[in-house]
Amino acid sequence: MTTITVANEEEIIRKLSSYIEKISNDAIHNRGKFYVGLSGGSVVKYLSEGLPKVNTDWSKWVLAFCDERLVPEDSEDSTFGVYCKQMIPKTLLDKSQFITIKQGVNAEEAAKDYTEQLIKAFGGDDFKFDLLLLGMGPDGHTCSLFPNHTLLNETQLKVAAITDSPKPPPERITLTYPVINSARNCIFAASGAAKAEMIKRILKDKEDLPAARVKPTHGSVYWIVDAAAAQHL
Ligand SMILES: O=C(O)[C@H](O)[C@@H](O)[C@H](O)[C@H](O)COP(=O)(O)O
Repeated sequence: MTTITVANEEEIIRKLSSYIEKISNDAIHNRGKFYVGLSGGSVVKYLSEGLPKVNTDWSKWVLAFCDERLVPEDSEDSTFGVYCKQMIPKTLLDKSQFITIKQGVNAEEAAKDYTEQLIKAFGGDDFKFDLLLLGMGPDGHTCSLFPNHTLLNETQLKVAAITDSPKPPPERITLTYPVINSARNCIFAASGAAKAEMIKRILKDKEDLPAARVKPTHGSVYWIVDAAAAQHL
């Protein structure tokens, strides 16, 4: 695990973008494609501001969601919807490169369908994402994996349904730890004093919180934090 502390949010975006450029270009050079998992929250802003300056072959990107809410795509709660509005127009990415959840089905079916879409995209059920871009919530959650939830112990499913998310909306799908911890790289980016206490609990006190369980077996995990978020480290 590598912690990178930078001055402010602008520097987080710069650092994050340089990792994305390097990881995407390595993946494309070595394997022909770049598989990346996206999160909502501030990651959307970081990418909307940072990606336009990234030098990469956009046509080789395959984008999925680390978690997604079961809402219509035009709902303001849809993570894909937010990316469509805020990020995609600033890049050369096309909507067709995104693996999105099936509409009009329940969470269980959406999770099953998402798994099938990923199997197709990866050409098998070995989902080795090149990069997962992760957020961390105020309770230490990441993806839609919340503290003390039974999904923390999921070992069989690759994508799971959740219908009792403590953070609304309640119905979602999420990648599970077997997939998360198979990734080649995971990056958390967090800024601001509001994150400081939770960052300390995870990175210094090593509390067993969902975000702390992101430990890729054969990959790397990076925490890019600004000075305010790192103040208790
Ligand atoms: O699905 C969600 O409800 C959000 O995407 C959520 O999981 C978010 O990623 C974290 O709460 C971190 O949010 P910030 O990055 O905005 O702090």
